[in-house]
Amino acid sequence: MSWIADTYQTMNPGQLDALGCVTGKPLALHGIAGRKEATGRGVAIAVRECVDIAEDMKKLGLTAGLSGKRVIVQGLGNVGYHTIKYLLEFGATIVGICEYEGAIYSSSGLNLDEVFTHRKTTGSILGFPGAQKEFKNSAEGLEQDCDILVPAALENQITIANVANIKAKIIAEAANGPTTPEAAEVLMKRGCIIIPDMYCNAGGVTVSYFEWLKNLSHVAFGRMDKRYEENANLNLVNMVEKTTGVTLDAVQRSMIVKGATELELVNSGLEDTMIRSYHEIRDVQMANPKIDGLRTAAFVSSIDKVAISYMNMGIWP
Ligand SMILES: NC(=O)C1=CN([C@@H]2O[C@H](COP(=O)(O)OP(=O)(O)OC[C@H]3O[C@@H](n4cnc5c(N)ncnc54)[C@H](O)[C@@H]3O)[C@@H](O)[C@H]2O)C=CC1
Ligand SMILES: O=C(O)CCC(=O)C(=O)O
Repeated sequence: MSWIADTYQTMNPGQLDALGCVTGKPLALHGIAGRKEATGRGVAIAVRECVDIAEDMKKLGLTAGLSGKRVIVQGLGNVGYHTIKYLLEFGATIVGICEYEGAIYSSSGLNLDEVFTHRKTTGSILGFPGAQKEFKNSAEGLEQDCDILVPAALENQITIANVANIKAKIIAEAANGPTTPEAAEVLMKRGCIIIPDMYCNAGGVTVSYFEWLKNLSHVAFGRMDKRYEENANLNLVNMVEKTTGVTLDAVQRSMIVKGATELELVNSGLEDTMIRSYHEIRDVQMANPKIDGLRTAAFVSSIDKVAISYMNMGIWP
């Protein structure tokens, strides 16, 4: 992406906002902290929001919360790897991982770093010592027992040909277009929840938007206020210590005083976007019985925003 920005700048000399012409640039060349992991982090937050709603989980015969939920992820690339990383942090159990050369499964859970290292050293996910089962035909991995399936590799992975064998009750579309419309219909008739790609994998484009904002404002997030925030927090801590006679240790003090870094601000903006949007979309679905799922709800929610903005502006001429 940096050569695109460089070429654009060269062809448009003197244009102040030229760096905003493309996003996904390396951090050293006006990119943004947190972009690499943003899509996977966003997917994990989307799944967490979905499973935290007890009413929806009850309909699926599941309890609320990610803790102990069994997840299969297809694709150990950028999106798949980071989705697994954050789902594990949130308490889920990764029971299956599918790559193009095959799939592995363990009902007691797979260790991400061990799988990643095994694949890096042997060139294949197969033969991983921690797996209870393995499949040379990777597609079989999608059909194993789990609560949540995260296709994070390619389009058209859940189709009319394999949908009958899919056991997951929640499909989180990390890849673009992983479920065909016919398969989605079958899943929804079965009562499954599909977290649609246009929302589920939008963490990446959200942080790309933050990169664009950074490029237009010509200053990194946190640059102007980090020290100010730290000094203000320090004054407050000193005052509280003086008033109460309680002295904080160095770790407590630095945790309270520390101002936000660019990465923390990016992650905060990403998390807020993913959480807010999930509930916005779900609210639209709940408000209209004709809306059959979150994908249609996401379309309705977006089209409503365009319509409301047109109505507020008035149509001219
Ligand atoms: N990287 C991003 O920020 C975003 C990516 N996406 C979508 O997410 C998906 C994955 O993207 P990335 O992780 O960036 O790509 P990537 O190239 O880093 O990872 C894809 C992984 O899928 C594996 N794969 C290929 N064929 C497979 C098969 N038949 N079965 C199982 N695994 C297979 C590849 O070996 C690779 O490890 C794509 O659909 C992409 O459009 C969507 C939004 C943002
Ligand atoms: O980085 C972006 O702006 C969008 C990335 C994305 O949505 C994708 O790779 O499909």
